[in-house]
Amino acid sequence: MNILNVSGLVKRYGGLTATDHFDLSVAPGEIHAIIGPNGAGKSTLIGQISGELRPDEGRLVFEERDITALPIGRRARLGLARSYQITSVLHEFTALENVMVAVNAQAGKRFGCWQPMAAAHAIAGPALALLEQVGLGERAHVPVAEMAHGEHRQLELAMALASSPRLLLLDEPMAGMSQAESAQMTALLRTLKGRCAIVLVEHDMDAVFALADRITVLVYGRAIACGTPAAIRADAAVRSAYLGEDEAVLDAEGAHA
Ligand SMILES: Nc1ncnc2c1ncn2[C@@H]1O[C@H](COP(=O)(O)OP(=O)(O)OP(=O)(O)O)[C@@H](O)[C@H]1O
Repeated sequence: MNILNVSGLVKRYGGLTATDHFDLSVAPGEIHAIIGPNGAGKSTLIGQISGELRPDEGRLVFEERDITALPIGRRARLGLARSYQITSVLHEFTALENVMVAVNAQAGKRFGCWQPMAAAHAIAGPALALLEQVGLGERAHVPVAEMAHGEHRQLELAMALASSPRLLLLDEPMAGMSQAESAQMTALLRTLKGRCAIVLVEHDMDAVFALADRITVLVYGRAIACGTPAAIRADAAVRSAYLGEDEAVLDAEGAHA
């Protein structure tokens, strides 16, 4: 059974079809990367899976439940989470405090405002464990404003993991990272492999080819290929789609992994 099935998805912006009869299946625990040239419709697609955007046509089924009409919060509660953007993080607060807010959002039903101390104790432990998991255990008490860009992305991941998602949507987690930070994030995402399924939109081909079980290639809103990294790298239609942009990305070092 797939954890996610997307069928016949269409999203139009006026005369532009940004998602064009798109199908996707994601197996439990799979890392499924979505790649494609600039403007191919990757963010539009992630937005529709997370619930930020409503499709014009098509159907989204998560764990056999039709979620097409469900708002973002309901999807998140079902176990489908999108990584937070650091812009929604409280910069003057520490990493730990931010993750505590995310953990508290999950524990909201269990801890009422009439027992704030009990709630704080109960959420600090899980929040610290999440920070340790993403490699920020030593940085727990550092204000977010003082952290490096790569650490912000690690923090976003810890906050997304607070809901124990079974499907995590990551939109360009390596964006703006140095090569070293990107390699660190790749190693971190590898530790999540099998624990939850991941739909990964990413331009960093080293990361994509090192992590993905399957890759779907999007061009003008349509999936032109879907397969293992080796199959995608050898696919003639994929190579020609990247011609003129940066075909060399398909031959990146990590693409041989
Ligand atoms: N709100 C919008 N209104 C109109 N057109 C839009 C809107 N959002 C995106 N588009 C257009 O839809 C197409 C797909 O955009 P999208 O951002 O989803 O692509 P992308 O693959 O994520 O691009 P990139 O790799 O550059 O981030 C583009 O042509 C874009 O200009």
